Amino acid sequence: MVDALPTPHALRDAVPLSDATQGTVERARADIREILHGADRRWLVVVGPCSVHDVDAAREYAAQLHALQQEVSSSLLLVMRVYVEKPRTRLGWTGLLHDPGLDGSGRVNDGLRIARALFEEINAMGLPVATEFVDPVVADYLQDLVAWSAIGARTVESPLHRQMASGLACPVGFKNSTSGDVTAAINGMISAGATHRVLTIDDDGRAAVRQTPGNPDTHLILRGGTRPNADRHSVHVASAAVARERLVPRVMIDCGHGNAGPSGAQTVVLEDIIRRVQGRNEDMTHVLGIMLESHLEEGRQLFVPGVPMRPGQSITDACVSLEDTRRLLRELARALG
Ligand SMILES: O=C[C@H](O)[C@H](O)COP(=O)(O)O
Ligand SMILES: C=C(OP(=O)(O)O)C(=O)O
Repeated sequence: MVDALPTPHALRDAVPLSDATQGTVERARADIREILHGADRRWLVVVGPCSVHDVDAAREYAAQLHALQQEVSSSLLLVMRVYVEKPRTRLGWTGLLHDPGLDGSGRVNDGLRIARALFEEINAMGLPVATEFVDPVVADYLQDLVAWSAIGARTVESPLHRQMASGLACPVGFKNSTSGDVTAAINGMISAGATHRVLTIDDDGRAAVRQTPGNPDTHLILRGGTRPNADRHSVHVASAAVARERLVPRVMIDCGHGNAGPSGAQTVVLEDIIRRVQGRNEDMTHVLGIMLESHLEEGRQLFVPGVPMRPGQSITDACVSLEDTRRLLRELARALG
């Protein structure tokens, strides 16, 4: 079975970039670059659901996060995780873009349009959007709406993803691999910094070759692996490794994934980081921000295709509740001063 997709041009015509959104995206990209390169001392906080499965709940979450942004903006730059594609370890739901009906019917045409409209709406509120491009083709449809993007632990060694990152106009975080090794991410950042000739599609959907400019705005994300790597020693080792390569010498700590452990204790990881900031620990000078998986409700629910899911609770990884997110981010902002 082969279904035609709209061209990137046609999708942008159907869901255009508003002036408000363009302003949000450009400001946020510029602010993030300043954070990466040390001109802005705030921390970058990439926070939001592990995955979006309900658009109304994502809108509600965005409105609440936007309100919080006003309070903490002198210490933190909040960028909302609006993850519409999920890379799976084996099998599982691969995200709203691939399956907006949550029933396995796989209406990707609808998913692309829904994702683009949601990205536009959240940006138009004044809240920038972060996402992981799992399929490089998706970037051709959505990247004008994205302030920050991740290359995940499962794709960090992929040449295609590194080449995609070299052509993205936004800053990109590279995660350490699922084993915990940071070498693939560092190699990925070096590769993304160079120009490549990439096979892709053009705005009219034709197969094309694009020469990428190279992306100087990349950074490392510590997400743990076979053991956590949010501790002082790991931060020191990782930041020294990126500095040796003359890459952005500070790192982001992901409070989830391999750092949260099987019980999903992101709050424990973040509380420890807050204590280290309060204690003026030297390792915290090598940190540029955090990632937190957070949703309206705490935890996760088991996804069963075709069965109605609760709107505000994750159907992928366990999330911190919005209430705890507010409390923790306020504490972090106070600690950073
Ligand atoms: O962030 C989400 C998940 O950790 C990632 O998609 C892998 O999920 P899985 O191991 O449940 O497939
Ligand atoms: C899939 C994710 O993370 P990782 O690549 O670290 O597993 C994620 O952040 O959604």
